[in-house]
Amino acid sequence: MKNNKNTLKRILNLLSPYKLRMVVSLLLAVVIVLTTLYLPILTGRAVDTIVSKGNVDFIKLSKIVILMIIMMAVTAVSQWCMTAINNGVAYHMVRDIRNQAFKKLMKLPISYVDSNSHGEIINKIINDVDQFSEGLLMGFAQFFTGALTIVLTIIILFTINVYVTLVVLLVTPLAVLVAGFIAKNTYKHFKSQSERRARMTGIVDEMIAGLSTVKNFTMESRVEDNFKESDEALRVASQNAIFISAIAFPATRFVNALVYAGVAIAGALLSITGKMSVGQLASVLSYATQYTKPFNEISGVVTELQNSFACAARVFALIDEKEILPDKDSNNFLKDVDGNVEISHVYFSYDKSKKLIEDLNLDVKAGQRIAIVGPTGSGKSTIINLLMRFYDVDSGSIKIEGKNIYDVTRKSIRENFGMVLQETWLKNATIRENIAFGKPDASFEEVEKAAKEAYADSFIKRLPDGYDTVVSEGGENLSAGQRQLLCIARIMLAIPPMLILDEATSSIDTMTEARISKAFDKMMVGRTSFVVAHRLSTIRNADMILVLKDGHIIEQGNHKELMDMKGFYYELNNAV
Ligand SMILES: Nc1ncnc2c1ncn2[C@@H]1O[C@H](COP(=O)(O)OP(=O)(O)OP(=O)(O)O)[C@@H](O)[C@H]1O
Repeated sequence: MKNNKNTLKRILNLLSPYKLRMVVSLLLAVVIVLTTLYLPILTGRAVDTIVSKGNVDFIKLSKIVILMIIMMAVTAVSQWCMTAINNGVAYHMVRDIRNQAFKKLMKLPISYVDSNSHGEIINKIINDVDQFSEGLLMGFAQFFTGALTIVLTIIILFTINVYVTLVVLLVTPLAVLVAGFIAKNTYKHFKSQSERRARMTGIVDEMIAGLSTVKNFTMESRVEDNFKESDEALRVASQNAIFISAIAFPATRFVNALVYAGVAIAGALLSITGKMSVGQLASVLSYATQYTKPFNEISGVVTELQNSFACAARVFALIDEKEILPDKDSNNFLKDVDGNVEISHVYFSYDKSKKLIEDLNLDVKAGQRIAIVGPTGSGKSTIINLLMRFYDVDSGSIKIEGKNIYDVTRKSIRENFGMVLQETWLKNATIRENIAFGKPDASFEEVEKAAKEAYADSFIKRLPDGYDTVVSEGGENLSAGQRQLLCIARIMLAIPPMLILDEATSSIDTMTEARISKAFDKMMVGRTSFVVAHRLSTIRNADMILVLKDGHIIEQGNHKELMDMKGFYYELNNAV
């Protein structure tokens, strides 16, 4: 309940820039309700002009009919304007909230993206935002007009006849009870439906991303089972939600019939005793139908609104996620970096109950080449995550050029590192734009020079559109090796003083691999480099090799020293 209130408060905040439009929309809703409710009065008056055969006041009747047509036209135009305004506000709101959510994504720690399904995050930003705004405005408009119709109908009925009004009021508690029951139950079920739908998006997204792996392991049937399970869960949730909506229909129809019958009988009795004209009877019967309409629609309205609230709550939860802590001092930059790095007594683990890096110490001099080797899961990538401040250490310090990396801005740390990982990231843009990603104002000559240095120029030139070739989303129209060469060219252009390289282990042909190797070597000259190394040549030429096991540096030295030690490294080498 408290959460609902909070969500409502935030929705109102979101709507506040569009206050004026909302007021106009509400005024139009009032016009619609008034003109609609005026029609039965006019109908009654029209009926009363027809007294008996040969006794019809045609002049009065035609005036009333013209007025009725005007009222209908006003209703239609107002309805159109209201829908246009509401849709306009909805689109603006979608834009605003999506911007907020996307902006937030940039400020979230990497751990959030690492530990949440990408599909679910996408679902929040795309589907939930749409459903939220659409449902909210449609539901709100209907709710408002419905409530107004109920109140005004009672008032009008009261002016026509007190007894008929009393009949309607007597049945109202039952109508409220039914509506209340539906409202209470729908939220729960629609929330669960929305969550399960998001989970399913997550599964589909994961499946598409890992399709080749799934096929490689012939895991299709297991993945399918997983999907079926989630599909079934969604079916159950949807069915529960629909079940409640389905109860609503017969229940509200029953209330309608009661109101109608009550008004008809009371009206007929009053009419034969002369306390009500035939025209008035026609009016009150029409009002009996109008009155129950909002109760009939309640299930739809509540569903819209509750679903919209559920979606809003999920989007707000993303927007409220804890951001990375701001930089300690946003004016303290890491500058004039030669590449001296000192790691002292660093402790870190992702899951605080599972120890990983413990008492890590390292002293790297400018220009040194550090190879990080070790079995999978030993913490190689973790060291890189800590150096780049993607994750913060639990204790200990990392200093670059004597400056603690926690005292300077993250941006200035990252600007000093060039990173080429196995999992290359290219954007859906031209090759030229991709290379110039870190230096958008680079001239074509600079881009070409960087590509030549990265040994990427020759393959780029062979592409049909050369440097203007558009890289597809995820870079699928390029080979893994070509993608990595582009990433190297990107770093060549930015020339940072330190490098982080993750050598590719697979899916690269020998020619390209040789090119990458040469490009890596060229890049590393004079730059402090941390290489998650898989190639023996890189490891042998390293100034220092860190042998990691279970988050600890178990051996450290150059190739010769480590071989002489005849320890874990020696065994690793012999195993190759
Ligand atoms: N984002 C994360 N959240 C939680 N645990 C993680 C995360 N990333 C890695 N781990 C865990 O931390 C440990 C070290 O992982 P890390 O990725 O540093 O190993 P690695 O040596 O780079 O392995 P590989 O050679 O397979 O890439 C592993 O047990 C891994 O499961």
